[in-house]
Amino acid sequence: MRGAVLEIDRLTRRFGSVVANDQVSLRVRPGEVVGLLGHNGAGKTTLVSQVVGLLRPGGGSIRVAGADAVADPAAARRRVALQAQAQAPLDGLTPRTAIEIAGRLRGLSRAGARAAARRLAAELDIGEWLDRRATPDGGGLSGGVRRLVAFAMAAVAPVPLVILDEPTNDVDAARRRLLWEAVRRLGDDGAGVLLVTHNVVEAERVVDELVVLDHGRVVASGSPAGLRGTGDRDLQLELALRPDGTDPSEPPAGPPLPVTRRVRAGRRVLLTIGAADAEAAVAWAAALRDSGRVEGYALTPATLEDVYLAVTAGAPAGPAAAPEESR
Ligand SMILES: Nc1ncnc2c1ncn2[C@@H]1O[C@H](COP(=O)(O)OP(=O)(O)OP(=O)(O)O)[C@@H](O)[C@H]1O
Repeated sequence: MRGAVLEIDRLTRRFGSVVANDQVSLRVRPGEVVGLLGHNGAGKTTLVSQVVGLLRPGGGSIRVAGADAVADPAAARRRVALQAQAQAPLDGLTPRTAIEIAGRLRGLSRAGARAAARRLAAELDIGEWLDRRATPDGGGLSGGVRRLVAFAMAAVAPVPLVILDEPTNDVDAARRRLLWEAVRRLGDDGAGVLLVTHNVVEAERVVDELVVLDHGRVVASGSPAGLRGTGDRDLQLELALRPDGTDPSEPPAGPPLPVTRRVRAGRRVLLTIGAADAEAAVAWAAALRDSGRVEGYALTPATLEDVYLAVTAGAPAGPAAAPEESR
């Protein structure tokens, strides 16, 4: 196996009494997209800030493509391209200029940077704004376009490690899809990618591995299939509860079929079931809806959302785990 481009071991960082990162360990290998998931305040940005040398760890180690990021943050920084969570400062620049400058700073020739900017603009479908100037009052370019330009600036030249902190914020649904494809392409081209996101359902389609942080600690990690712990043919039955929150899937009445996992998130209940029980599940859910006991239902392929909600709500993601509420 090739060496990891990011190796984090027992990373710990406190802010006063808050332990923002608590003995976090993770690896990103070349060609791999690793999703870092967690609720607001879970410690994701704190971890990224330490990798790029903006914060000093309290303990533990970080290596970026062989460089010790704690002892020599500048060397580590040269091996990383970061799309930060905060919007990139583009004021006075056009997307074309901003992407080309980022490419030149990363060692591309003038012609190479120009070609890369054109290619990324086509890949992300932002060509119509390529020569529009961003103004300091936030005008000229929308928040979503600014976010896509920031991604292009991080993706413009080959680099061992790319870190993307919430790259899909503000981006419309069609371009979000293009962005996810571009993230996957970065990995397929050989970069290691650390993808920080809240969006577990969309991220699970492009990531090879996921690491879930909860209050600074790693509470789950592994491949999407491994974390789901379910067969490829498993399904997810979602019930939309009525405003009074009465949940007809609660034991002992529950559904008349085996349920691998049951998670409640606000007025939604997610039930993981086997494909063989699809017909019985639809009949049961349709009867609930027709009698007004739920507002609606949907049957889809199983996703990681229920696992994520279960582990971050402090309950084991096991059979019929039923944490009361997501945050
Ligand atoms: N500079 C700071 N000073 C004090 N506390 C901080 C500082 N930066 C982060 N924290 C605290 O550390 C914890 C982790 O914050 P962090 O920003 O890393 O979370 P996050 O997972 O990136 O959240 P979000 O998804 O909202 O961006 C939070 O409790 C936060 O309040």
